[in-house]
Amino acid sequence: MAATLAPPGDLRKLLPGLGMSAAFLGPLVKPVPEGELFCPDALRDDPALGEVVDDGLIAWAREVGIYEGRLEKLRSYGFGRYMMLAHPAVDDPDRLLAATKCLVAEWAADDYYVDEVELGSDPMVVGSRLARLMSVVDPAALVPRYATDMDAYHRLQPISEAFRTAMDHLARYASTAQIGRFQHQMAILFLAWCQEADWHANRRTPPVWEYLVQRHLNSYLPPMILVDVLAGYELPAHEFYHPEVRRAYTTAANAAVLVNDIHSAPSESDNDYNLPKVLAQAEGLGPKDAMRRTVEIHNELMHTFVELAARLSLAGSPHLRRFLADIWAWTGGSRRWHATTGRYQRS
Ligand SMILES: CC(C)=CCC/C(C)=C(\C)COP(=O)(O)OP(=O)(O)O
Repeated sequence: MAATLAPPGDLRKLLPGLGMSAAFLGPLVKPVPEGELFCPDALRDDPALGEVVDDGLIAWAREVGIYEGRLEKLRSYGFGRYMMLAHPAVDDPDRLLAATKCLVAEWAADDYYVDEVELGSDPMVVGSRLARLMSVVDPAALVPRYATDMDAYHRLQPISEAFRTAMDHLARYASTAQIGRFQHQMAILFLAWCQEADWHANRRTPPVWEYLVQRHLNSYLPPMILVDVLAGYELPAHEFYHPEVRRAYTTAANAAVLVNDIHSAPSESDNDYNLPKVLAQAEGLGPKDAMRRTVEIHNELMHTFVELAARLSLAGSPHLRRFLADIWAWTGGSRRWHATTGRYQRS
C-alpha cells in the first residue's frame, strides 16, 4: 500500500495548516448564531467525478440486485457524489467507488431490513437477518456440508452479495488491519439496529440518552473511518484504537449523524426515529425547539471534536494529524451532501 503522508495539493490549499492544530482552529472555528450548524462546508465539489462514481454504483447495484426496481431513486440519492464530497483529496473514481459500495451496502441493509416496512423490514427478524449478514462480513467457518447451505442462502440475498462484493473491492485498497476495523464497526452497527428493532417491536420511544447511545453505535463511523484507506495511508492500530483518538473521531461521527437526523427528519416515515422526534416526545418540545436543541447538541459534539483534534494533532504522528484533518473534511462533505441529495427532498 502506498503511504502518502503529504496530502495532495488541493487539500493542502483548501485546509491551510493541514496537519497542525491550525487546521482546526482557523476561520471555520467561530461562534455560530443560534440555530446554525458548526460544521465546515465541502472542501471540494466535482460534480463530474461524482457522476462517474454514481455510474459505477448503479452498474454494480444492478449486478448484485439491490434496490431492484428503484435504481432511478438510488441514482437520485447521489451516494457516489457523497463519497466524492467526503473525500476531497481523492481523485481516483475506483477508490471512491469502493467506499460508495460499502456505504450503499450498509444503507440497503438499513432500508430493507430495519427501517422501511414497504421494503420488507420486520423487527421480529432483524436480529436473525443481521446475524446471517455478519457471516458474510466476517466469514463464518462452518463444516463444508452446512457451508454449502449457507452459501446457497447468501446467493439469493442481494444485500449479502452487496456486502461480499463491496468488501472485495475495498480489500484492493485496505490493509488487513483496516478491513478488521470495518468488520468491527459492522458488528457494532448491526447491534444498534437490533436495539432499534426492539423499539419498533415494542412500540417504545427511547429516552434521549438511549437514543444517543444508539446513534453512537449507528453513527457515520463506518464510512468515515475509511478516510485513510481511500487516501492511501494507514493510521496505525496503536493510534486508531487509542481511547482519546477514538473519542475524537467517534464524536465527529456522532455529530455527523445528527446532520442526517436534521435533514431526514421532515421526510422520514412514522416508523423511523430521529433526535428531533425523540426530543419532542421525551421532553415535550415543539418541532422548532426540538430541531434547535438537535443543532445545539450537534454543535457541542463538533466543538468537542475540534478541541480533542487540536490537542491530539500537537502530540500525534503525521498520520494522526492527517487522519483528523481528513475526518474534519469528511464532515464538511457529508454536510453538503445532506443539504443537496434527492434522498431528503420532500416530494
Ligand atoms: C452509511 C450508513 C448506512 C452508515 C451507518 C449509519 C446509518 C444507518 C445511517 C447514517 C443512516 O441513518 P438513517 O437510517 O437515519 O438514514 P436515513 O435517514 O434513513 O437515510
